Parts: sequence; C-alpha cells; structure tokens
Amino acid sequence: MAQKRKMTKSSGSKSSPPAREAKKSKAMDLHQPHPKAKETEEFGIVQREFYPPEMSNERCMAYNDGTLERPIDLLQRTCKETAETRQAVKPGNAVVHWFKTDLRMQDNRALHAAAEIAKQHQIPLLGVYIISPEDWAAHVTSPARVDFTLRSLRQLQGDLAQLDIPLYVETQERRKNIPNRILELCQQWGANHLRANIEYEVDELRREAKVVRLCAKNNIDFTPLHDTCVVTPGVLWTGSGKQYAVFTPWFKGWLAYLKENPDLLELSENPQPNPTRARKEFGKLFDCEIPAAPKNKTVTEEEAKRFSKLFPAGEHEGRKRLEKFLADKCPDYARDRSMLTGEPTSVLSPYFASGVLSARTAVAMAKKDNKNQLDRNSQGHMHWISEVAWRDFYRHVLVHWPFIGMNKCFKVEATNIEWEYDKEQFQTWCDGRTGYPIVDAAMRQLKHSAWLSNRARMIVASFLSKDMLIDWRRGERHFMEYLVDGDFSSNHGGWGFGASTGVDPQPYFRIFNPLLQSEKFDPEGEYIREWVPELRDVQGKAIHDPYHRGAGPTAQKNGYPKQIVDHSASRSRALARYKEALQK
Ligand SMILES: Cc1cc2nc3c(=O)[nH]c(=O)nc-3n(C[C@H](O)[C@H](O)[C@H](O)COP(=O)(O)OP(=O)(O)OC[C@H]3O[C@@H](n4cnc5c(N)ncnc54)[C@H](O)[C@@H]3O)c2cc1C
Repeated sequence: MAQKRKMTKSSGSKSSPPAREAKKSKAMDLHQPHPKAKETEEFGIVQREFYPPEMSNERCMAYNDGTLERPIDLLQRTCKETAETRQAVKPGNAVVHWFKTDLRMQDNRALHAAAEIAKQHQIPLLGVYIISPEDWAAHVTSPARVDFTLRSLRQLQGDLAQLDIPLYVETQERRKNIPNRILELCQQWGANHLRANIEYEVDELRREAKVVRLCAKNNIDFTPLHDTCVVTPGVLWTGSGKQYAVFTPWFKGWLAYLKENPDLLELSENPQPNPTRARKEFGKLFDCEIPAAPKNKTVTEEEAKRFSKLFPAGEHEGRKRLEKFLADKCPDYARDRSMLTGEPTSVLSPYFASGVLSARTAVAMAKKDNKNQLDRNSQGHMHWISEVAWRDFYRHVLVHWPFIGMNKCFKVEATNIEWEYDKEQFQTWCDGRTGYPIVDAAMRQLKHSAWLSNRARMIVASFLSKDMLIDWRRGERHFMEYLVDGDFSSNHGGWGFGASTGVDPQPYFRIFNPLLQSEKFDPEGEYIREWVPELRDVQGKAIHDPYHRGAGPTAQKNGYPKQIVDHSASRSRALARYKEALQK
C-alpha cells in the first residue's frame, strides 16, 4: 500500500515517518460530554446535538504519543500482515472495483489496478457501489451532495456499460454489514481480487482494514490504494520528523516532492472494454438501477432541477469545467480569486469532493498549461495549484491527527475556549438575518446554491465563531448539512484548523472585520444585491452597512434587520476568551 518515493534533503522533509509503534491502548472515555450539555437535556435530542460530544483530551494525546494506533497505521499493519496471503491468491472469474468517493473512470488508481488484473487474466471487471445511509448520517452529508452522487453514479454506470463493465449499486441500511456484504458479493461473483481507493476518515480506514483481513481469511485479495491526494499522506515530514502543522512549509515540501517524483502526476489510463462474455455471465448486474436517496436526504423537485443546472453531474462535466477554467480564468486567479462576483474560481469542489475529478488530473493539467513547470511561471496557475494542495494538506492533517474527526481542533488546547450556545442567534446566522449584509448574502447563497466561494466561507465562519462566539462546530455541521461539496477534512480545516477558531499555528487570531471584507471583495455591492433583495434599492457604499450609512429607512421598510452584534465589542470579547483559554 505504501509508495516508495525519492526524497532529498532539499525538500526539507524526511522520507520515513518516525516510528509509531502502537502500544496497548489505555481504557479511556471516548466522549467527554460538553459541560453545558446536561443543562439542556430536558429539551431532548435535538437540543443536545447543539453541544457536540468531544473526544477527551487524554485520548487525543494518546494518538500523539503513540499509545493509540492511528487508523492509517492499523490499515498499513493489516496490509502488511496479510501481504503473503493476498499475493498468493489466484485469479477468479472476475475482478471487482469498489467505488466510493472516486466516481470516475479517468485517472482512477484502484480502478486502473483492477482493470490491469482483469486484462492480464482475460476476466471481466465489475464495479460495485454501496449506498450507506448510516454513513451519510454520520458524515452529515447534505441532500445536495447525495443528489450529486446519485446523478454521478448514473453517468458512471452508463459510461462503464459502454465498455461492457457493469456497475452494481445497492443500499445497505446498516453500515456495520458492509464488510460482510462486500465479501459476499465477491464470493457470489467468483471474484478473487478486489480493489478500492482509500478514504482517510477514521471509520472508513478502520472498515478498510477490516475488509482486508476478512477477505484475506476467505482467500480474496483486497488491496486498497492511495489515490485521492496528489501526494500520499504520511510521506512529508519536517526536518525533525514531525507532521507539518503549517501550510506554507508543508507546501514547499509538497512541491519539492512532486518535482522529485514526477510520476505522481502521471495519469492512469481508463479501463479497456470487458470481454464480450461479461454481458452473458453478469447480465443481471447490467440491469441494476441506481436506488433513490434515503428519505432524509432527498431534495425537492425544484431543488433537483436547480442543482442539476448549477452542478451537472459526472466526469465529463468536471473535465470540461477544468479545461474552461484553466483557459479562461486561471491566468487571473491570483488577482481575482477572492472577489465575490464574476465567479473567478473554478467551482470544481463538488467534483473533487465526490471524486468525479481527480486532484492529480487537475494539478497535471494546470502544470501543463504552466509551461510544464511547477514554478512561478504564471502566478495564476501556481496559485491555483497551491489551493488544490490545501485539499491534500487537510487530508494529511486528518490522517496524522485522527481525533479531529471527534469534534476537536487539531490543537487540543483550543478545547478550553468558552463558546456561546445561543440558539436564536445561531438561527439568525443560518437564515442570513444578522444585519451584516455580506454575511447574510453568503448565508442565503449557501441555502440556495449549496455552494460558497472560499472568501464567503471565511467571512461567515469568522462571523459565527468570532463575532457571535458560537461554537465553530455548529457552523461546521451546518455547512455539511447544506454544501454540495461537503467534505470532512476540508470543512474541518476551514472551521477547526485556523480561519474560524483562530488557533492556527500563526501567532495571531484572524478576526475578519465584516465591513472591510464587504468593501474589499464586493466593492459595488453587487453580490449583496443579488442575495439580499431587501437592500436592492440601497445606493452606493450604504449597501455595506445600511443602518449606519443613511439607508436605515429603506432597509427598515423592506424588513432588513439591524446588526445583531457590534463588531468591535465582539472582537474584544473574542480576543479575551481566546487569551483566557490558551492560558488555562
Ligand atoms: C469554513 C470553510 C469550510 C470549507 N468547507 C469545505 C468543504 O466542505 N469542501 C470543500 O471542498 N472545501 C471546503 N472549503 C474550502 C474552499 O472554500 C472550497 O474548496 C472552495 O471555495 C471551492 O471553490 P472552487 O472549487 O471554486 O475553488 P478554487 O479556488 O477553484 O480551488 C480549486 C480547488 O482547490 C481546493 N481548495 C481550494 N481552497 C481550499 C481550502 N481552503 N481548503 C481545502 N481545499 C481547497 C478545492 O478542492 C477547490 O475545488 C472550506 C473553506 C472554509 C473557509
């Protein structure tokens, strides 16, 4: 599973991670109830959810000091322990690729690996996808993202069928049954080889390890492969052998690593057509229909139309968008990327999040357009590559600090911050009625489009967690409930790593001034006018702050609310709370 790569000192990274031998785990509490959670028990489950359960600090530290085995290490160890058995497996009647968040044929490492085995032994390649409502519930996957996934599956099924490769899709209500069901399907189809790309979330890594062992016991070779990151998590280390906690030096290491290992940007070929007997032998699988979304994840008819228009599904669309973006907008990306109108960014995040487009393809194509260099030839292309790299960075963070999946910031000390839990205030933020037009515009766009630009995400995240001082995890969850590109590591990165908690490794707390952000990134107020109809008649700079700039009567007449908090007082409160927490 691990890839051997070149690594020189110039990259500032070490090639081998420090020894992380798992010791016997101490018995510890998994969850630490939030101190305020008890007070609201009378309101029942919905209210309790407002206080997210946390993994205890002790348990977090146990990952850091090696007392607890990281899920990636468990998977690696399992692969190592089963290697001999897996390698001895003889080909069966078919090879299976298990699709997960890699809904594409192009440049798909595990699909390619499965296709190669199938080609070598002249046996059919089969695809399987398991819909898991419990996984969607656990990850708070939004209906918009579920809709995008199902539409992409339909496209993928059609594309694969043209190569006589079936894609079998079924729903498994209980996620704990998935490992056995995968085994059962392989056995039913006579497949002795199974391939899948690794998903780095904690439960998924543990499940993969379980499937590797279960399959090996039953004489089936399941080998999970690294695919979703351009550079595999766990290969970049600081000079002192630690995981990078800061993006800029990590990105330097990432670029150097890519230059030293150019094959990382070689794209995998699409699978070849299946032998024609595949239709005879596996005919029934070709008739399989894509199931409907679970009830709690269903979009309305109107939303379905809207989302299909905003985000047409499938890898062909992803590729088309990428090419168009690189040609038209990428050259000016460094200058324009934060502007809130004119769509200066690629809007490819839904395609990356569902694996409809590979990040490797995106970086390889941007590099090609950048005179085949990974240097500052064109500001735009390199800047864009660095943004795609953020996606890798947050996955590396998740793999190394798996406890962030349990409602923690990666800096455990930040747990001490005392947050506010005012439900009414939180709701005004959700509804886009805070009285800060830029914040409200963004929150309304989120509800309507299931997507926001990075700048808009940062503005609303800062507002919730700094100006309102509401627990960032409420915002993190709300984003997942709505975003079509909701992705645990990137979302947590945006909320829990830096921008919103202010506990990033830089020695300052980033507290955005919403008014300045508004004037800088929406100077004419076009974005606000698009999303906040109550302010459409407000002229000039008053749009940014109608009640303090002479447009109060218009705003009031149209029902636009007054500011819910005063920014400068909130700023002082936030700074005091952070200071207090970090001194504890
Ligand atoms: C609070 C907050 C929450 C976020 N939640 C998510 C999320 O759930 N899913 C998600 O994909 N992104 C998330 N992001 C990152 C970023 O905002 C989006 O990826 C980006 O806005 C998508 O627009 P785009 O495709 O036009 O990006 P572009 O600017 O064109 O960038 C290209 C790609 O690079 C990646 N990327 C860019 N910026 C970031 C970043 N800061 N962090 C990680 N990856 C990045 C994305 O995959 C993006 O599609 C979040 C950011 C913040 C501040």
